[in-house]
Amino acid sequence: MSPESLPEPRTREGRAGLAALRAEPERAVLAFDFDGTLAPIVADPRAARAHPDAVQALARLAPRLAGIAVITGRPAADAVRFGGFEGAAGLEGLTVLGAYGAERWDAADGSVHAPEPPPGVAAVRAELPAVLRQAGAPDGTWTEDKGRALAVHTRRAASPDEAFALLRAPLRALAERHGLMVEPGRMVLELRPPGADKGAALADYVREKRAGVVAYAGDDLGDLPAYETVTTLRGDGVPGLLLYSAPQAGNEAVPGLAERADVTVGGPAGLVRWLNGLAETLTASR
Ligand SMILES: O=P(O)(O)OC[C@H]1O[C@H](O[C@H]2O[C@H](CO)[C@@H](O)[C@H](O)[C@H]2O)[C@H](O)[C@@H](O)[C@@H]1O
Repeated sequence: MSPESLPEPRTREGRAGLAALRAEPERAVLAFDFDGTLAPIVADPRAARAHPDAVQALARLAPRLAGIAVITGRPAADAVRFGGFEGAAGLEGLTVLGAYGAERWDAADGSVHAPEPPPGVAAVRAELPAVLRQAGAPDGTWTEDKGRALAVHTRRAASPDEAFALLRAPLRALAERHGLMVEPGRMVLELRPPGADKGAALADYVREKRAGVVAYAGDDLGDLPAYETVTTLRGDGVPGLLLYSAPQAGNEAVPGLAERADVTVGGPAGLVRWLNGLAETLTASR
């Protein structure tokens, strides 16, 4: 293992988190965001796929850990499909928590638990085209219907940032009229029901696995609640590690994550290197 593949965390808490993870992996939960963390950012959200070596890297670690979860804003079924997680050898214990934790898929039985969306989602779906038209949404604006949420993407507009800024207020007003919230992300404004977030999803998963160590990797604003959960757990004496998946060349960075993270990896490829580095140190210390 080269030091590059498993760098020293830059904070004291992070170093304690990594030390605990290496000392007692069987008590550890590892959780990952999907887009931007396990899967490279691409222009068309339907074309996103996990890094080609991600499943194998996770599968190397899984037998040594208390649990691995993917916690994503995607519907659970989409993340399973785009991740290539179904039937993956070594990932029979994987859990995917979709829609910020409102949905769940377990590899153990292949079941998806996805509660009915609240009625506000149907109302927003019906009104959204007119709201976008009235707001002057530029060409390239694209709506992803996620079942229990609608995500308006601006990445393919000529000026993605300007389109994002233009649409923010009208979309927030639409969401609020129907009891939804706007979840901002990387060139996306998602109108979704409140009541779920990645922080609560991670805390529940850690409790379920009775884990005594936790690591979380993310890249976007929706990951901040999970960062917060790791921070809270650390305060309660549970060692934790925060990883930040930095944007690939030419892609935007999101404020608030890099500063808080203990370890920065270079996007999904860097995360795969880190996972393989961890797997090697665990094997070496067995
Ligand atoms: O929680 P995540 O797994 O990170 O999901 C967040 C959103 O990811 C997707 O959008 C992002 O990735 C797209 C594909 O690379 C990219 O085109 C887009 O600009 C990004 O915002 C997904 O489409 C959304 O539904 C997720 O909420």
